[in-house]
Amino acid sequence: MPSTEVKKDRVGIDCVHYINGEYVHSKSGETFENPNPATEEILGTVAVGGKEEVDEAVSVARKALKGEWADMPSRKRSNVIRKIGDLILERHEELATLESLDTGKPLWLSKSVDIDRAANNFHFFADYLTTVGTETYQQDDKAIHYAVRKPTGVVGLINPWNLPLFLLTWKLAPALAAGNTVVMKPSEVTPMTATVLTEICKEAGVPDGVVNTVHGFGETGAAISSHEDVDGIAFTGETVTGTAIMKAAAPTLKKLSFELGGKNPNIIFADADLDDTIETTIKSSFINQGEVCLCGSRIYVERPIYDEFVERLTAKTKEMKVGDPFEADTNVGAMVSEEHYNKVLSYLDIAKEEGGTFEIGGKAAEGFDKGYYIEPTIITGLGKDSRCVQEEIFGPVVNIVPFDTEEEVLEQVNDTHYGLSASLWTTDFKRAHRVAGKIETGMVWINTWFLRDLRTPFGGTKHSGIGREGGMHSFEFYSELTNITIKL
Ligand SMILES: NC(=O)c1ccc[n+]([C@@H]2O[C@H](COP(=O)([O-])OP(=O)(O)OC[C@H]3O[C@@H](n4cnc5c(N)ncnc54)[C@H](O)[C@@H]3O)[C@@H](O)[C@H]2O)c1
Ligand SMILES: O=C/C=C/C=C(\O)C(=O)O
Repeated sequence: MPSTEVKKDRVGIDCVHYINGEYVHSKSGETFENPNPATEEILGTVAVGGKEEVDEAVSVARKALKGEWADMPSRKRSNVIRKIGDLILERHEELATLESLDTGKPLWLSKSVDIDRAANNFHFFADYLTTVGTETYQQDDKAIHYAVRKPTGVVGLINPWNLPLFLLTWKLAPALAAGNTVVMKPSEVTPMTATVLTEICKEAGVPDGVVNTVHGFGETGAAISSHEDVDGIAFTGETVTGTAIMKAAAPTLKKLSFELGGKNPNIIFADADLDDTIETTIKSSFINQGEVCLCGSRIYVERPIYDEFVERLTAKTKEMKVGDPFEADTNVGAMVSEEHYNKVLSYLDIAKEEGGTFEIGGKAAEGFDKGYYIEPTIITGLGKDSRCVQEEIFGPVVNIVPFDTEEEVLEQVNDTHYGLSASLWTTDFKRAHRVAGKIETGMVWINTWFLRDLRTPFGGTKHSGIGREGGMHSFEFYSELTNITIKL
């Protein structure tokens, strides 16, 4: 059993697998070290799960689909799920600390976004499950047709590092609500909060075998994706990983839910409320070090306000503090890993080569002996085919472009393989509605960004995803319908 007590000196935890209600090491004994990206200190070790651990986890998850979990009345299952949310709130400080140690994100952000939302994911689906219904049709005097809902089965949940507990629980809560059993694979970069979560699940009354975690790298995820006894994979991560998972899952025809990368546009018309726009654009550009799939990294500004917008956004960016995630006034923490830090810096070199101008930033932040800090960066002057405009950087880097007409901006906005989200700014609601309908993304926010209601369809089009999460949409993925017809 790992110690999940977070020490005052901010030491992390060792992460081992959780299978059939027990914390277990890998049979191979293989582990790797988990570094704190803000200090480069080692937070603990992480077990590497192989085929043996995945097989064991899938086998116990399959068995747990029957018996206590299947027989649990929905009201009781709802109470267990609600209790997980309650216990997350009880351990709020500890979980937020672990999340910031693992990711490098500011502690205030872990508290106000990641951990609050993780609890809310369980509270929301605890309520949702008690109201969800199915279809019934009466066909004249011939027949009655009705559908009954069953769990999808054993579901693999494969997760990224940017919002570790938030995104893992966004899958786990509906999976449990619909009666599934799961094998989770947290990101190897951020394994700590997932390790604590299973302890919480046990305390809340989730029967052994229902929730299992196997740690490891991509190979561990691949072993889950290709496993013949796994019925579905819910994956959030890079588009190219989604392609690999789809291939691995094809021979066993699994159900797939994909939340993938983005290259999201912000479109700002000259009539927008500029104070409001700038304030939100700072968030959509740099919150969580720009490591949010929804961050707006391509900013299109109508020409009459272009100069003023660039000047004001740059001035606001200058006020941002890059620093220790545990200092209350830090706006931008450390990038999540050395590898990702180098990737983002390589795009800043590409921007230079492609003739871009850095209005601010453009390099590693100064004054840090250790850790992976990058200055919030605003680029102008890049062409539409620039790699920095077309490829997902996933860092505190945005590109601003002027536009003259609606048609022109829509052409540029849609000129991408990605299709996750967009943020559109105008006080003309006819235009807002018209333009929003022509943007090729799964979500459009008008005069706001990342404003969430957990009932709404969340997800991307094109290379940004397959399927939607949220309310009924999550339930559709995590359940199978059997239609029953009674001849009258
Ligand atoms: N659309 C969304 O809702 C959303 C949300 C958050 C992040 N993202 C995307 O996630 C990416 C950042 O996260 P990341 O770098 O952790 O993504 P990633 O694809 O590198 O890794 C995600 C997970 O997949 C696992 N994995 C890697 N190779 C695998 C394979 N071959 N088979 C099975 N599993 C494998 C990893 O170990 C990890 O657990 C960005 O592209 C971002 O846009 C999307
Ligand atoms: O980084 C990606 C953010 C994803 C957010 C959600 O999945 C959500 O708000 O439900």
